[in-house]
Amino acid sequence: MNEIRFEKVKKSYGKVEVVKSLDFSIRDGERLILLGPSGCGKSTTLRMIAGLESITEGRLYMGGREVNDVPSGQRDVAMVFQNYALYPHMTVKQNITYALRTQKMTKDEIEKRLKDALQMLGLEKLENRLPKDLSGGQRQRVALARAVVKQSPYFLLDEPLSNLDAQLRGTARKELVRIHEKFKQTMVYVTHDQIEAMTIGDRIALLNNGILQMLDTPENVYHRPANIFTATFIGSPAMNVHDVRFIDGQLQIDEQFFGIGNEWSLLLKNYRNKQVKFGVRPEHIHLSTEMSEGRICGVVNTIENLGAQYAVYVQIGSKEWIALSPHRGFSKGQRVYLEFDYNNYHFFDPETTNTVGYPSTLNLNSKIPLKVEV
Ligand SMILES: Nc1ncnc2c1ncn2[C@@H]1O[C@H](COP(=O)(O)OP(=O)(O)OP(=O)(O)O)[C@@H](O)[C@H]1O
Repeated sequence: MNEIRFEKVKKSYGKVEVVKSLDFSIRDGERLILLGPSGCGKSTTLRMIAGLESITEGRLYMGGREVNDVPSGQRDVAMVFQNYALYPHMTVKQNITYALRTQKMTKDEIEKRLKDALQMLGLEKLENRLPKDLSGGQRQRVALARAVVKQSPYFLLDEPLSNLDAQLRGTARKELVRIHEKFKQTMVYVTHDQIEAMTIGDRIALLNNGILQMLDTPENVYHRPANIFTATFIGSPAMNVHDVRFIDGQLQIDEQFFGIGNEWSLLLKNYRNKQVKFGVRPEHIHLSTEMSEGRICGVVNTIENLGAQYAVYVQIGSKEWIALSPHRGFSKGQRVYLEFDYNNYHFFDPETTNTVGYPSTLNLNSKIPLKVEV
């Protein structure tokens, strides 16, 4: 089976460790997204799988075989790069079939694979053009076709859509998923775009500073983040995370209190009379102009028009919270009342920044309210 396994893998450039002990597996046939901010080590990790970077420490297994010292050409990987890396002097057809021709594959087989790839990616009429005579989207499709014809068990992509405009990116995301569903290769996809990660990934591996922060489904990464980094990296506007105190079954925010119920109180039993980090996503704050039990009071600082909804920035004591509202309905300086959605609280330990967990009785919300451009 075409599983990829990292066993305490490290990568250093000189004294700088850019990947710090990766220890996880990518399942046979899954779409695994390597996500994280610029410089976190995503490309380096992908390039170690491709055999384009050496491994400083640890072991890397592909299909059960240790590949630390196996050269790139013998790893049976197909790779798509951000800049497409097409040969400028070769036509579309020559670019797509180049790797097959060097493998001494029969002419018939090459023709068959070429025809399938051209058709799959809508490139039939462009096969004799040079890359310079193609649009960005067409070049990107040629790069995909070149990888697809290899029919390799490992499909590695490094930000393949980042040079496309928003509309083309939406189409290309769907195309990629379709290609993967046909071939079911083990796919590793590097991006810093959370929408790509959420829409393409079976699972997301979120990296920061060369350390794996969380590896899970898009739903779990969004609704059950393992730590504050994950909670605030995913989602836009970002999750509100502020220090609160937990006192007698209530949370104290600034000088105000509200009860959080038995299930959450049980989880927070080690934080009695202490500080804890309380997180809530902007879409899980309900704003109202009337006080009632369970609400706390704040003052509107700013309102931002996000198109489909409004981001309302609310000051409570020294902290600002962001809430999403479907209608403008509020004005700067206005007193408003916030109610946090009980099913969507998050608590994190102030020292480790890890989640304190979730009550087992809560259902995981499978909805991820990201705006996806199509
Ligand atoms: N050949 C190299 N020599 C020295 N440092 C390097 C080299 N290649 C990468 N780095 C450093 O390693 C770190 C991780 O780089 P990497 O390209 O893996 O990040 P990334 O997460 O893919 O970032 P981006 O999204 O910006 O491409 C960065 O700090 C980068 O500067």
